Formats: sequence, structure tokens, C-alpha cells
Amino acid sequence: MYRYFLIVLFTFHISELLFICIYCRQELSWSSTLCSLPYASAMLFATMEYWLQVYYFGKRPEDWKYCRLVGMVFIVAGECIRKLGMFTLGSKFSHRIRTRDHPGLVTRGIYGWIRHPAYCGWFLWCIGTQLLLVNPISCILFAVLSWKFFRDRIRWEEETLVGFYGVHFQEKYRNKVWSGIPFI
Ligand SMILES: C[S@@+](CC[C@H](N)C(=O)[O-])C[C@H]1O[C@@H](n2cnc3c(N)ncnc32)[C@H](O)[C@@H]1O
Repeated sequence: MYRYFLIVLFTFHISELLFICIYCRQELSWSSTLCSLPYASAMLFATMEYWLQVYYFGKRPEDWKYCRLVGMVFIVAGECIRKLGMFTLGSKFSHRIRTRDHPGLVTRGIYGWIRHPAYCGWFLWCIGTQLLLVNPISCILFAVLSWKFFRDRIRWEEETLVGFYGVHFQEKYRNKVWSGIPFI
């Protein structure tokens, strides 16, 4: 099972890097891999939880078929939603929150349904990886911590968008379109 987790992790990070290389080359940096220290620590914790359960509690991941299946559905759905958002923004996409020279607000395609598809997709993907590993503690921790992370990030990002687009962003977009993450 852990092998599938590694494949999922590798696919996600390589595809993020490739996207930046192709669409936003000027943005390319180490952060394009999305491998920050807190994130790497969370993945290390999840790995430890998985192997501790296998070695010390005799967990057999093959007994948790439905949990793994739901995990895979979350992972695939999350990747599709995130990448659809990224491709819709194209060269306007950035892993950073732009505070000046904003390239223009996009409200078409998936952005007409969800305000933050890239965050929504990543949120689903994070939870999916822990369901795939059948990791109860990490699943709860990932859900709570990533929810808090995206709540703060969305607040900050939308403050900057209000600064750029004012009433147009607030009334014509934010008030009408769902953020993509529950209770935000
Ligand atoms: C990591 S991307 C995330 C985009 C969006 N929050 C999402 O989840 O799909 C962050 C950059 O996208 C920009 N951005 C966010 N929403 C946008 C939109 N509707 N149109 C154009 N740029 C947007 C932000 O200004 C920021 O520089």
C-alpha cells in the first residue's frame, strides 16, 4: 500500500513542478515543488503512523478495502479539481499570493463554480492520502490542519483580491461563488 502512496506523492509534486516549468517559468524556484518543512514533517509523521501500525499492531491494509477506495477517489478527484483550476488560470497561476501586478481576475470555467479549486483539490488530496494509508490519526490531523491553513490563506488571498478588484470581486464574485472548502 505504501508503494501507491509514494506514487501518488511523486505524481503530485512532479506535476506541480512541470506545470510551473511550462506555464510560469519565471516563477520557478524550490517552492514550485511545494515541499515545505511543515509539509514534509506531516508526511513523515504519516509514514511513521503507517509503519508503526503495520509492525506493532499487525495492521493489514488489505482489510480496509473501502477506506482505501474512498482515499483513491479523493486523490483522483482532488488532483482533477486542482489541475483544472491551474490550467484555467494558465500563465496567470502562481504558487505565491501576488501582492502587486495582478494579471487579471478569472471567473470562467471551474472558477465560475468554485472560487479556490486549487485549494479545494489539494484539501481533498491531503485527506485522500491518509485514507489510502488507513491512518486514523493523520487523517484527522491532516483534515484539521489543512483546513486551518487554507482558511488563513484564503483570507489573505481574498484581502489582496479585494484590494485589486474592489466591489467587482466582492459583490459579483465572492458573494456568489462557493469557496470550495466547507465552512470557509
Ligand atoms: C496558488 S494560486 C491559487 C488560486 C486559487 N486560490 C485556487 O485555489 O484556485 C494563488 C494565486 O492565484 C491568484 N488568484 C486567485 N483567484 C484568482 C482568480 N479567480 N483569478 C485570477 N487569479 C486568481 C491569487 O491572486 C494568487 O496570486
